[in-house]
Amino acid sequence: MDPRAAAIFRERGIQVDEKPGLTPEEFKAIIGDYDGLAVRSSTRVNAEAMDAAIPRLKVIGRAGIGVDTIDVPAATARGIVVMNTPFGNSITTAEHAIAMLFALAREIPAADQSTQAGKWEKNRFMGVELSGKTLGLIGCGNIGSIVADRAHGLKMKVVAYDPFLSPERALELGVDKVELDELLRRADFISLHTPLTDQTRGILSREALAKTKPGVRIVNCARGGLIDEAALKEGLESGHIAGAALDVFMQEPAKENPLFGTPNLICTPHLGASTNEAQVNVAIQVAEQMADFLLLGGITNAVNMPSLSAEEAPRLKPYMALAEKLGRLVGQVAGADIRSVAVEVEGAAAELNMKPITGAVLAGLMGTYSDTVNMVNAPVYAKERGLDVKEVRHEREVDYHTLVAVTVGTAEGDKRVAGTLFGNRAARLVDIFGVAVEADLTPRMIYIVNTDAPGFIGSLGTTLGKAGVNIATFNLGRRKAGGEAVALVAVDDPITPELTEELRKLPGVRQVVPLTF
Ligand SMILES: NC(=O)C1=CN([C@@H]2O[C@H](COP(=O)(O)OP(=O)(O)OC[C@H]3O[C@@H](n4cnc5c(N)ncnc54)[C@H](O)[C@@H]3O)[C@@H](O)[C@H]2O)C=CC1
Ligand SMILES: O=C(O)CCC(=O)C(=O)O
Repeated sequence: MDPRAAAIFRERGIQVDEKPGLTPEEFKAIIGDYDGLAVRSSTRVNAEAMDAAIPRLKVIGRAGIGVDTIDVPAATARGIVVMNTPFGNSITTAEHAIAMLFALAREIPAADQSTQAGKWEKNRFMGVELSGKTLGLIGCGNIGSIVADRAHGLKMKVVAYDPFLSPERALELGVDKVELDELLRRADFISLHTPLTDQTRGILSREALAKTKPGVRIVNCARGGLIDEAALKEGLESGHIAGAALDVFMQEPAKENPLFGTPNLICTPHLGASTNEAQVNVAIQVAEQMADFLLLGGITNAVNMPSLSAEEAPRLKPYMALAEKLGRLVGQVAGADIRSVAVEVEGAAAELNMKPITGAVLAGLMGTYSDTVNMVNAPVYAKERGLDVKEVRHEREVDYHTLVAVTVGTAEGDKRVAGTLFGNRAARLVDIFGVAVEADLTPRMIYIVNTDAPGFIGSLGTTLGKAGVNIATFNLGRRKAGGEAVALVAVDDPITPELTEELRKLPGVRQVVPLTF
């Protein structure tokens, strides 16, 4: 990685160790001491590596685009953010693809070798022009679009197969959006620019290659698994495929490959992103993004979390703390049978990016069931549990300048808690299941529902006192005089299961839940 990455981390006060070439064992032995891991494409980060890295590792930064070398679902499940740098090397990679087109069209590597061997084989190397030919792009995102632009400059006609390319964008790029079969039938040159996913793996399969135009030339500067290498070899040997230029291979590093030595094959060792400019770009970007996350909570270009700019992060931080506490409160009190969650924001909160607030509610709520939940994996846990999550932004006039409310749907009906920020900083609960209260949510609390009756507070205080539990603050609310009342008691000492049982036996008590925040 370009040394500028390390320089940026250091400038921002983050200690950096550069450890190229570690064995998996060496890696696992040390990775537990780091908050962040920055990698290029040759470092594979699998679930086992992550297990050695948690609980400390918070972020993996990929100085590049493809994250197929990182087990993203495993990172998400372990609460680790994965970030990439989606634009820093795209021009460079597109230029490599164009260089490969020229190299194929004019057989430059073979001509170079022959010339330097003193053969002067002027008649052997008869090329083809790019001008007027049809280029088929499989994948037309950032890199594919740049390739299309450059190909237009070379007077090529460009067709693209990309299910996610909108007709408007295709028009803007001047490419014909076509189905894969049509592309295979029409293209004189094919260039691949998709990520490697379950849908794209083997997209140029044996069957697909058989449908290509005789004499087609193929460029792959995306990922190795996209082409069936054995079928490509046969196509090159039979002459149906006039040439192939590969920067990427099914197995990398590709020190041996059955394709090597096949006629009209050009290979480079995954050099797509290897220019000074691209490496400086991605190194700077990955270091800035990781530092923003580790120091400020800003999230840019994460592939497993919504974005949160470094400017927004400080404003959202107190809201996320409030949201997490509300989620935790409702998770502890409402029981396990939660089927849906609605997060509502009103007043100043309604002007903010809601995703991190919802993420924090889910982290608090799901954190009731698992110690390893955080903002990254909470939405996945929620989905796995079949929770229906809804976000509501109210524009109405409200009593509080800012309000976050969480309603959970349970078998016994909806249950809602709401909180505000006091002085724009401190989280304060203002409503618990329809009872107005004013309570700070402190590390140890007890939630008690009882029938409003004289003498209850005295007996509660006496029981806690006898158990050696000091009361820090006491907050009360009730639906009506003599009706259901709620007490939120902040305490300095732990509440044991025995004490909880004793409290449940006090006259008029309906529910006791020890809470932790
Ligand atoms: N050789 C090298 O050194 C480099 C290789 N790459 C590879 O290039 C790939 C593309 O990069 P970008 O253009 O920046 O990504 P991108 O995300 O901007 O574009 C990928 C495009 O592929 C399309 N796509 C997804 N599934 C598809 C499918 N089943 N069929 C057809 N199209 C599909 C998407 O809709 C998207 O438009 C990266 O994922 C990476 O693997 C990237 C940089 C350097
Ligand atoms: O880091 C590299 O050189 C590989 C770049 C790449 O493949 C990517 O960014 O996806």
